[in-house]
Amino acid sequence: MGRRDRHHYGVLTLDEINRRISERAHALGVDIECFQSNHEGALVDKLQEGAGSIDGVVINAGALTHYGLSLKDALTDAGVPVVEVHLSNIHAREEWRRHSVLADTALAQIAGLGWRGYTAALEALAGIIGDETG
Ligand SMILES: O=C1C[C@@](O)(C(=O)O)C[C@@H](O)[C@@H]1O
Repeated sequence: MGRRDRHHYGVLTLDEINRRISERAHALGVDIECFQSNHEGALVDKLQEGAGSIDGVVINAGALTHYGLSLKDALTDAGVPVVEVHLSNIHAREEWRRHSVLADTALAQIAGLGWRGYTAALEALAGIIGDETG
């Protein structure tokens, strides 16, 4: 982040995005952990390690969105609500980006809001988890 195509992904570094997410989590009274890896197995490990101690997942799976079936299984096995986030509007880009193998595992997908997609997802997920009205 910060070095990828600015038009699609914005100019903020990952640290800066994580800082904004952490600030919003603090304001919401939510405990979060931000985790990034370029390796699918590391993401799977992280989800498996979190079993029983996480209430929800906000995930941008990058290109794994389009083919990451191990990640999809791990998200399903996590058994918690998942919100899929994309910085860019994947539905307005190349044909191969429009299909997400994670989408039917997720509660919702947010695409095209840039870094604000993460805070929007966090806020919605925290609200849904903490509110029995759904
Ligand atoms: O790495 C990414 C980023 C992305 O998930 C997004 O945030 O818009 C969209 C994916 O197609 C791409 O491979």
